[in-house]
Amino acid sequence: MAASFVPRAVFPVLDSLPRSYYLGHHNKGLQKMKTLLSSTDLVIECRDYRVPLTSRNPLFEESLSGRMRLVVYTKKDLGSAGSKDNSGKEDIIRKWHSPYPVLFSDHKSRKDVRRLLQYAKEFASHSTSLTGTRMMVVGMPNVGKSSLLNALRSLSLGKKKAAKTGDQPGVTRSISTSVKIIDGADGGEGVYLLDTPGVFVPYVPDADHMLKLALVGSVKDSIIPYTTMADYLLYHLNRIDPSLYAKYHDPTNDVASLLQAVAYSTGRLQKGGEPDLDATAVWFIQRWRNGDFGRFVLDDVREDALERKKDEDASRGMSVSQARKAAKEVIRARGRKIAASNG
Ligand SMILES: Nc1nc2c(ncn2[C@@H]2O[C@H](COP(=O)(O)OP(=O)(O)OP(=O)(O)O)[C@@H](O)[C@H]2O)c(=O)[nH]1
Repeated sequence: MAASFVPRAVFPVLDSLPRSYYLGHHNKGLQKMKTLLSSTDLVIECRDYRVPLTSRNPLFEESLSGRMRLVVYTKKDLGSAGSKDNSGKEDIIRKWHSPYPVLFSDHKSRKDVRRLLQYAKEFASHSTSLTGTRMMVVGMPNVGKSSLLNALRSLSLGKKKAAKTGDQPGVTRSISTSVKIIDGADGGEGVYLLDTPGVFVPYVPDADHMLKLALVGSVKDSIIPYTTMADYLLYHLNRIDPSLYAKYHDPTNDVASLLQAVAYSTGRLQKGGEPDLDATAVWFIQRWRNGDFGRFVLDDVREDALERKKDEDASRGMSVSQARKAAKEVIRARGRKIAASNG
């Protein structure tokens, strides 16, 4: 690292960013989940390993309480789970959720999926239901709920994909029928899992939270300018280790300069040879999401952080209808932007 390089201590405040992405199908899905709660034995709440705090959704606390819950931190492979640094974080996260159990998973790891299956089997073995054990997977958009369902079903029953997955949020838009993930023993009914649409938080307190959720893919990419997201990623890369992008540029806080260098190096050029900064920003972000520019946790995980976050959420409490209004404004603004760019 160049001796003179000083990474930014804070990311500039961007008041113009949207603070909500709570869409109609999120609300509809949540209402349906509530009606299904009485016939659900276990709620499996998925959270993204890279944002254990920012992904806290007060709507789930409010709507799904009173049911036994298993918390699964997905995409642990992208947060470098297993490193010494993270084992302390995982202990803190477990404490946050106590008495609920917590598992950390990578959907491609047979060991992790097997551990989840073991938990589900053990849970089901205490059930007396004649219609099988009913589980429901919930979580923020794009956190990996459908992938988890597919992985459980594939490992347990050797069956093909039952739920559609994708790298943008909102692939699952409604609740369909539950899918068997474990055969019943001695002719019993087994375990069924219900996939649900991702539900975004009603209101995001500040731009930093919104950028984190956008970076991990909970918000559709077109909502926040690509270069702003790339700049926010650069801010984190510099915080962790600027050599993560050493192939393209010396340590820098100037995202345009980095994107230009990447554009020339990867051939992302417009007609006339000018670097295509938007296309390069998308590529840069996608590569990070694939784990190619470092794997790390974006939130600051400390013992008291969850309590502080809860206080923050409570003090900024926003009703669902206010959240929907804010979300409609985001959609209208997006429409205006598209109309303006179409001339
Ligand atoms: N690296 C990694 N990627 C994952 C993992 N789990 C899911 N993904 C990827 O994350 C993306 C989103 O997965 P989905 O299963 O569609 O997410 P979802 O929560 O069902 O999304 P919604 O439809 O928005 O509710 C896909 O590209 C998956 O391949 C994981 O453990 N590790």
